Amino acid sequence: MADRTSEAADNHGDEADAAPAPVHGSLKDLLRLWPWLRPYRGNLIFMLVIATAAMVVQSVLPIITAALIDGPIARHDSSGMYPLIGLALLFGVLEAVLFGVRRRAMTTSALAIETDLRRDFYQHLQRLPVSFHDRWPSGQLLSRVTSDLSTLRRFVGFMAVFFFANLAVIVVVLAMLIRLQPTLGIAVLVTMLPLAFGTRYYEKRYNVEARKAQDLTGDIATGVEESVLGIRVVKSFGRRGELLRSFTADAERLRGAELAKNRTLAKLWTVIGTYPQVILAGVTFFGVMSVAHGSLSRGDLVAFITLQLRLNWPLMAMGWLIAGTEETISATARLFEVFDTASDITDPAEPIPLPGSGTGNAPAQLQFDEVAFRFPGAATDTLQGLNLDIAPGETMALVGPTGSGKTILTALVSRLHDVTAGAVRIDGVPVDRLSLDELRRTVSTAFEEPTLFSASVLENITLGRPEATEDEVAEAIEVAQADFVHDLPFGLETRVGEQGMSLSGGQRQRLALARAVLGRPRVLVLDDPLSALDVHTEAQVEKALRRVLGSTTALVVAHRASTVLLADRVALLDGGRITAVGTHSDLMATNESYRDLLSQKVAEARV
Ligand SMILES: Nc1ncnc2c1ncn2[C@@H]1O[C@H](COP(=O)(O)OP(=O)(O)OP(=O)(O)O)[C@@H](O)[C@H]1O
Repeated sequence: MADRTSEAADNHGDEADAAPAPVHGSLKDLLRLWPWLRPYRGNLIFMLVIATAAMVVQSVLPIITAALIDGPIARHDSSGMYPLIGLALLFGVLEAVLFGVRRRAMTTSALAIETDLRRDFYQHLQRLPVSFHDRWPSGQLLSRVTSDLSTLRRFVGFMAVFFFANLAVIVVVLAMLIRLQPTLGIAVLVTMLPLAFGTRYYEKRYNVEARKAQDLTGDIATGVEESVLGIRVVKSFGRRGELLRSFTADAERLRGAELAKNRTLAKLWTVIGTYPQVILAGVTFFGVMSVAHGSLSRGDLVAFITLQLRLNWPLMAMGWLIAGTEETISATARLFEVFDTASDITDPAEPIPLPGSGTGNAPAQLQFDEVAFRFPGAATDTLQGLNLDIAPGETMALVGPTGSGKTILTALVSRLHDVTAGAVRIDGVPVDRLSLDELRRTVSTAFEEPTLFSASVLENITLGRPEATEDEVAEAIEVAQADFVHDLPFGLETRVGEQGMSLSGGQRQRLALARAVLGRPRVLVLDDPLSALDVHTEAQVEKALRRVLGSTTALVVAHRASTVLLADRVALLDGGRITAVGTHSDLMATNESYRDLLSQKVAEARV
C-alpha cells in the first residue's frame, strides 16, 4: 500500500506544502483509484456481471409476454400458456437471486476498498511534514477522511455497478427494440442521442457545485474542531455568540451550496425524466399505426412498449448516477490533492549508519554547521549562518528573545523541518543522511506544548519506545518527578488525553518529559521543559534531570536562570544567529544582551 501513495506522491513532488486549492477533477481522477481497486478486481467484475445479468433478465419478460399474446392468447389455447408462465416465473426468481448475490458481494468489496484507502490516507498524512499540517486546516483533512471516502464507497459499491448495468440494459433493450421493429427501434435510438449532450451541461455545473459543498463541509469541520478544542477560551472570553454567528454563516453557505446542487439536480432530472415520456408517446402513436397497417403484431407492440418502459428507469437513474459520479470525481480529486503532496522529509536513498550506534546509548556529538532555515513562502530566513557545536555528553542551554527561532532550531534536530542551507550533524553525519528510524531512535524531544494522546499513561510515556522495560519506565517517571501517576485511579493504566482524565499543565509537562528521557537517548532536546512547574517541583525535576543530562548530549531551550544552570554552556540566539556561547557566569559577566534577557526573565518570573 505504501508504494501506491508514494507512487502518487513522486509524480507531484514539487507540490509539497501546497495549501488546499479547489480542483474540480475529471474522470481521469477516478482511473487513478485503480491501485486500490486492483486487489478486488475479481469481486468487482463478478458484481458487474451479476448486476448486468439481473437487469438483462428483467428485459426478457416483455418478450415472453409478447409470445403469450401472439401465441396461446391469440389462439385461445390455454394449455400453451403454462410453459411460458413457467419460464416467466423462472426468470423472475433468477432475477431476485441475482440481486441478492450482488448486494452481498458489493458491500464487502466497497467497504474493504474504503478501509484500504482510509488507512493509506492516514499513513500518508503521518508522513507529511509539519509544514504541511501548519498550512492545511484539520477540518479539511477530517472531511476528506470521512465524508469523501464514504462518497467513494457508495460509488464503488453501488453507483459504478449500476452505471455499467444500466448502460448494458440500455444497449440490450435498444437492440431488442431494433430487432422487434427496426424503423421504430432506430427512431428511439436516434431520439435518445441529444439527451447525452443535454445532460453534459448540468454535469459540469453539478461538479463545480459538489466541490464547493465538499470544501464548505471541511470548513465547518475545522470550525467545530477549533471551538471544541478551545472551549475554555471561548467560554471564559464570552465568545459563544460570536462563534455561533460565524458557524451559522458557514452553515448557511453550505446550505446555499447544497441548494444550488439540488436545483441543478432537479433540472437534470426534469430533462432526463421528460425525455422517455416523449419518446413513449411517439412510440405508442407510430406503433398503433404499424399494427393498423399490419406491419407489427399486437404482441410485438405490447413487447415494444413494455421494453421501452424498461428504458425509463435506467434513463432516469442516469441523472442520479451522473450526480453521484460527479460528486465522487470531486471527492477523489480532494483525496489526491493530499496524496499528491509529497513529503520532502523522507529516508535518504542510502542511509549512513551512525558511527556509535552499536555502542549502546553513548552520547553523540551535535553540530549545527552554517544552518539556515526559512519557512515555506516566507520572505526572509528565520535562522541564518548558524553554527553551534555540542560535545558528546554536554548540555547546552539555548537562550534567546521570544520569537528568535529557538523552537524551530530544536525542530531541525529530529527533522520535523529540514534546513534550507547548511547541515545539522550527529557524530559528523548530516541528519538527512540517517534513516528516519535511526534518527528518531537517537534523538528524543520534549516539546513546549506537551501533547498527550487518548491512551493510558504508560502508552503515552512509551510512545517512542514501546519496548522499554519496567525499570526504564520507573526511572523516566522518577527523573520527570511524575510519581503522581501512581495516585491516578488506575495508576499507569489510567487513560489520559482527549478522552481520558485531564491532567494539569505541569502534570502533562512532566509526562512529556518522562517520554523524552525514557531509555536515556543519545541526544535529548528539551523545549522549555519546566515552564509549567512550580518552583519546588522544578527544583526536584532539575535535581533528577541532572543525572540524565550527565549521560546524554542535550540541547535545552531555557527561559529561566534555574534551567540555564542545568547546562554546561549556554548559547545565545539572536536575529537568527548564535551571537555568543559560554558558561552562564561568563555570559553574565561579559554579554549585556544575555544579562538583560535573563534579568528580564527573572523579573517576569517574579511578577
Ligand atoms: N509558518 C511560518 N511562517 C513564517 N514565519 C513563522 C512561521 N511559523 C513561525 N514563524 C516565525 O518564526 C519565528 C521563530 O519562531 P519560534 O517558535 O522558533 O520562536 P521561539 O524562539 O521558540 O519563541 P518562544 O520563546 O516565544 O517560544 C517567529 O518569529 C515566528 O513568528
